[in-house]
Amino acid sequence: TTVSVSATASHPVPSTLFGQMFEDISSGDGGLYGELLLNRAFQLVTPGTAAALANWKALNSNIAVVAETTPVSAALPNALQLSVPAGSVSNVGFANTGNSGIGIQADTNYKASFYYRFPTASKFKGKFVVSLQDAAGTVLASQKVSASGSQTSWKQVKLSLSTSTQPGSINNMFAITVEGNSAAGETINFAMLSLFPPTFKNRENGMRQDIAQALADMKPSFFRLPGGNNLEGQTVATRWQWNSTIGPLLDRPGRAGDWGYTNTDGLGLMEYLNWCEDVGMEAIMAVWAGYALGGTSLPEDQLQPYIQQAVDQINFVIGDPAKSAAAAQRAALGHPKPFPLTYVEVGNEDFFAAASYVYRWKDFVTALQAEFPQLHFIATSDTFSPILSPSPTEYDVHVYQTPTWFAQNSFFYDGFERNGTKYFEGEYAAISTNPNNIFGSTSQGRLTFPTMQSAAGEAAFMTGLERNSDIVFAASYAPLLGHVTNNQWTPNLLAFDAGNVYKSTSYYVQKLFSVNRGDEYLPSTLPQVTGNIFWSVVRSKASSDIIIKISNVASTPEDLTFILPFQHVNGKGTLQLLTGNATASNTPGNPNLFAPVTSSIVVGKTFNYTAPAVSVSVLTFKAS
Ligand SMILES: [NH3+][C@H]1C[C@H](O)[C@@H](O)[C@@H]1CO
Repeated sequence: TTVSVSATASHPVPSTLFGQMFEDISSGDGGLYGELLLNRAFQLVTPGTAAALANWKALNSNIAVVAETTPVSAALPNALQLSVPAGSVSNVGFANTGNSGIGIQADTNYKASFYYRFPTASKFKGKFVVSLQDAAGTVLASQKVSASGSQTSWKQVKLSLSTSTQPGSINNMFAITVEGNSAAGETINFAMLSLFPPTFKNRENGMRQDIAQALADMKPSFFRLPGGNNLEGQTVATRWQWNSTIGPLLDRPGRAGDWGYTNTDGLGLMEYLNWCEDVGMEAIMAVWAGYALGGTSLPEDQLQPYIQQAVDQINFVIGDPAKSAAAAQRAALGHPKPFPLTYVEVGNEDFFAAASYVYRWKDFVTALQAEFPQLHFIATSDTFSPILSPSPTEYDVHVYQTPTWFAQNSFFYDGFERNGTKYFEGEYAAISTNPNNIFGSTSQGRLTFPTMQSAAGEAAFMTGLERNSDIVFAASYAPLLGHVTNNQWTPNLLAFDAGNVYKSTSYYVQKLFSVNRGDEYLPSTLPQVTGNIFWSVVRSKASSDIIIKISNVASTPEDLTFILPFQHVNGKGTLQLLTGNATASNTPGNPNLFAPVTSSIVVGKTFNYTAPAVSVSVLTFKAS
């Protein structure tokens, strides 16, 4: 195959082209959000039930979740009640086992905090032992703190737990105990317990460092939040509400997320925005738009309060503290300056409720555009169907398909009319090898982890996104992140457990495209639409780098001859190559089976390159 490259760019590659889509789908609590305890505040649980004690276990004691008579806060009505049996002599108490474990590193300071009170005054004088323990009960770190039975009002304890050794596994736990003899017969209530590791950029209430770093390494330009399904709520009442996710953790009630578990909302709007700032990306923020996943569309005459809530949400991000109460809250939380914001997505996948979207879109966007004329509003129904007014300037397009579909649809946008409308390929991933049952189970072809084949298919599709980046302004794989086993969806770009993050073939492809994105597109000989070899050529003007991305989805190598138009071509190029067994994956058992290999290659005004079977290649060299 011969590829002739033009020296004249057809269009700039938008700086927003590559980014990340995020929602809490076994990815926020217990994942990216730094809190290491699960069910830390007994939010939305039913007191007295075993389920209320999820992630907690008694240590030689009786524990139960109770509805507090004097709750630690209005938002957190429940507490864990420790009853020390009479005659106790050993250490008694309780422990939290995290998200199938707690990853503990050596020589690290963990911040523990909790509230306690004695519901009935007693003469107890003793000490709580707060500790990190491994699976065998070996103490990894511990601190003692004095406690008195006269403490009948809530008192917060904050302390640092410093480790010295690395435990042998992630099966560690956070424990609070009292010496049995001194506490026999005592009843003590605990609330809002928390354990944080050091966080990304040391942000208070911030992100877990290893996952955060893996995400930051992709150099994403945007972060779509807070969903996805998890924006919507199964009911109107359980939708995501920005104002319930900001301020002191004691004031955040949490909500029934859309993926079957309670969201603490400790990862709230301010944490999201600080995270975007720390990584250098801009939020693509969604506002709830009147449809709940259980099927409710609000009638048009009931939209106003929700439109106002969206106005306030946007003002929290970009408003003037002197003019908007919501913006004043942002300032009070330490960020008087507005955050950058260009795009607001109106709802999520409203093709599920297209009929009502016609008026929901109209009423939300008419009001929001009046308030924020500088913003772009992204529609989430099918493109131009139904016809919406005002006519959307951007649409969010989602596709989950097979690796073959992606390889055969890299020209998906080539045929789109250039009428000013821009597209956000907001969710895409090859998730199954079964074209007749894309969303089925693993036994029906669903992928647990991305494979080399799925990543190569996505890469082929992404060469098309680059070629069409005159109308595709942003693209993100979804879902971004998921626990290896406690998850609601596979595959995910990154998988993690309590102590590790696992980078997939697709993660490396997303990173290769994002880190080597260039800023203008150089037209070249078009690949065959239904061929097996796909490429895109971009230039980084500042560095004079030419970057050629190639995906070969065939099980045989493909010879390419590149004919370049440049006067000067620096013969020493760099190759970053990701290749291997088509149906294999990086897995927790074999996390580094795949990784890009960097080597030098010889290029020239005309040069040959053989793309290995099932491979993604990035060739970089200087030319002018
Ligand atoms: N069904 C997908 C579409 C929705 O927007 C996401 O929440 C889901 C997982 O990425």
